[in-house]
Amino acid sequence: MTVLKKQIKKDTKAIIQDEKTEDLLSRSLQYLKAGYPVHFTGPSGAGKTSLALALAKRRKKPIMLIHGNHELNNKDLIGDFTGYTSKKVVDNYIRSVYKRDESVTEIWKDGRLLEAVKNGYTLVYDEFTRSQPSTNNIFLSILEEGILPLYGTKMTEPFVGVHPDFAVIFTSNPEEYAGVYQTQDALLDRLITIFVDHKDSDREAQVVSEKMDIDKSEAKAITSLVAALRKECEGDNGPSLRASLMIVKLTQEEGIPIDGSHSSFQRLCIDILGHQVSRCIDTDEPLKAAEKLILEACKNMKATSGDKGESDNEQ
Ligand SMILES: Nc1ncnc2c1ncn2[C@@H]1O[C@H](COP(=O)(O)OP(=O)(O)OP(=O)(O)O)[C@@H](O)[C@H]1O
Repeated sequence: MTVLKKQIKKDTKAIIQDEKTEDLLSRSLQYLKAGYPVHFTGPSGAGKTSLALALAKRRKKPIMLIHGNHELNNKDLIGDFTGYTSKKVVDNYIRSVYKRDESVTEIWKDGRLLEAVKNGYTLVYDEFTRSQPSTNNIFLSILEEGILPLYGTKMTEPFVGVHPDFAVIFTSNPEEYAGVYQTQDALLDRLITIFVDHKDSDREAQVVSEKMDIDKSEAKAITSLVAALRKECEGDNGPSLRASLMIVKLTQEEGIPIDGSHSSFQRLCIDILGHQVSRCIDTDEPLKAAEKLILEACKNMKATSGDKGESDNEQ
């Protein structure tokens, strides 16, 4: 007898939706339906891009993704002439007559914004405050007048009308982050800005457990450890859910037990979290202080996850 095993393939990029995420997504979808752009802002790793993509997917329209960058310019957004095609016709049918007809045409390629605007796509503009505010000015005309001006393009028509299905979802990090430009008030004024903060360790544990296929209590032990270190940080630039996912992935790949008293687990946590924690605490020797905090958090974790397996703590 042949036994067919059903293989369940996990979509590791899919968003894990708890009640709060579901609520946020359905509210945001309503705002988009009403014609307002949605802007998710918050600390790094809080899940803004994942949310933006999940929201875009719900609109069931093609998605165009643009990443903010200080070098992004109007040619990237609107389009540019990318080269030439030339056509030459030589007519020498009658030997004494030589006719030559030559024409050269420039080739135009639509930029990503123009393509999205013309065809009614959902545009996800990730980290838009990393682009220069002057580049982002173009969104003022799109959002206010419903047109995309084609300035600086040698095109004969001055603008393109925005397709009624077009919608934009922006994401950004707060202004105090490095490499981020201050956004013009006029643009912010036209967006519905929702602050997306780190989830609490229970919600993070749910994401880690479902995404990485591990026991909820083990996931909770790791997200609590990361959340405890995040609390030690000044501002909101501490380690995020991303760090918890990294720790779990490496414990799985390297066969390291999820055990705060195990030296290889402690080493892994120091490698993954050390630098980030050292950057956000204010002491004379930040690296040493960060290491100490991580080891303490690992020890406290023992109580959370239960001490399974042998300890080979060298401390
Ligand atoms: N609800 C969720 N379900 C599944 N994975 C999630 C969820 N929230 C966050 N993640 C995961 O956490 C990590 C960080 O998320 P994401 O990249 O969306 O954060 P971000 O806020 O956009 O970060 P940054 O500001 O650094 O770009 C990613 O690996 C993402 O897959």
